[in-house]
Amino acid sequence: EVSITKFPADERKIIAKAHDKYKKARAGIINTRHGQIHTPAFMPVGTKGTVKAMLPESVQTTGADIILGNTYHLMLQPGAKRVFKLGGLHKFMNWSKPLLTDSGGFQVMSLSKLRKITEEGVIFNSHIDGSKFMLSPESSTEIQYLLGSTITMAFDECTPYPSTYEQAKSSMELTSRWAKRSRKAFYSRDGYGQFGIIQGSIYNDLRLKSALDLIELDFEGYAIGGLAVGEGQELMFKVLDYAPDLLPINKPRYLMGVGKPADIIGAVQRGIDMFDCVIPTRSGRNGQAFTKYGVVNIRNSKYKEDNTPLEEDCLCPACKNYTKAYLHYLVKVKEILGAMLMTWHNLMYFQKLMLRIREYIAQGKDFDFIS
Ligand SMILES: O=c1[nH]cnc2cc3nc(NCCN4CCOCC4)[nH]c3cc12
Ligand SMILES: [Zn+2]
Repeated sequence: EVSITKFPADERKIIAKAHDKYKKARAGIINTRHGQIHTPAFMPVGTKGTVKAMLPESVQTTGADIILGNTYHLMLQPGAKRVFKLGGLHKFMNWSKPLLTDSGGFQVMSLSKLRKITEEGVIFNSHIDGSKFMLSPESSTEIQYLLGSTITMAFDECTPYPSTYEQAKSSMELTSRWAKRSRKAFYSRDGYGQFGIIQGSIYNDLRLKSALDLIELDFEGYAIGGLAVGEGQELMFKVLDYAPDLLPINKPRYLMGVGKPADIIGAVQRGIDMFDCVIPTRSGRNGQAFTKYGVVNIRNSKYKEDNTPLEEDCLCPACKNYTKAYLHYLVKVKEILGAMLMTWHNLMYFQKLMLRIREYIAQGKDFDFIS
């Protein structure tokens, strides 16, 4: 159940603003020290300093302007100080365009064994060798600085779904205190930025309070956290019907962890500019190809003698030079080339989707049916 809280009249108009489709969609450019990001943008996930099964130059040919790196993995191995000594993550992984690193908080909660959340931060044991670590607003911000990331994420607590109003309130308040400490620890430089992450679960007054707390800290951009955590698309869109409007209209809005093409389209229509999701890479390695005909499960035996490409007009190597029969075979026998080609195609598909969305917005056209 979504608790609707009465707002003072003037704030009500923000929340209640009629949700006319497309009016909130916007296309733009984020200028950074490492180049431009055309929005709406999709960020391929490069968890351990690599977009799995892809060369960075291949990621670049798909049209990606920016990729995401996970702080949690990199701080455990090879270690942020070592990456810094080796010239930073851009040099280490040979990616010269923008890099966004997450704060590590979300992954600590999903990956590490034994952890303890205190006001100070999160104490946890590495899932690799059990050694003890602490992530805090200060240490997370410093680690992201050592990695050399273009866009640093504030250290937040992702409020689980479902949460009671009280749970969501205290979690959001912790995130606000941590955001303040993250902002203070950030070493601001031209062309680099730090994004705050708003919480508040499905409660609109908590979302508003979270936004007000973070706007005070004047971040270069804002993420909407606490979504894509099991609430489902309908409830996610219900929050997105108003939450982006609480954020500064002239700053990037990033929806973390989203998502499938239909999720991305619906979120862009509600004013979101940036996305990241493991779906195109992870499902590619698992034999799922996104195509204009829908998702193709290449392992299905109906493809074993299918001599046609995944998509006849796709320019990716998988479609240009290979058949579904070959991809079916490679994935079945777990050949590395299968993971490479399926990943390449899916990343190309997601970037083509973003390109078409940007074009439709620029032409003022509706883009409901794309997917
Ligand atoms: O509040 C958040 N704070 C910081 N990081 C996040 C990352 C997040 N990632 C998701 N969803 C990821 C959903 N994936 C879908 C595909 O399969 C893997 C999980 N939701 C997220 C919320 C947060
Ligand atoms: Zn293709």
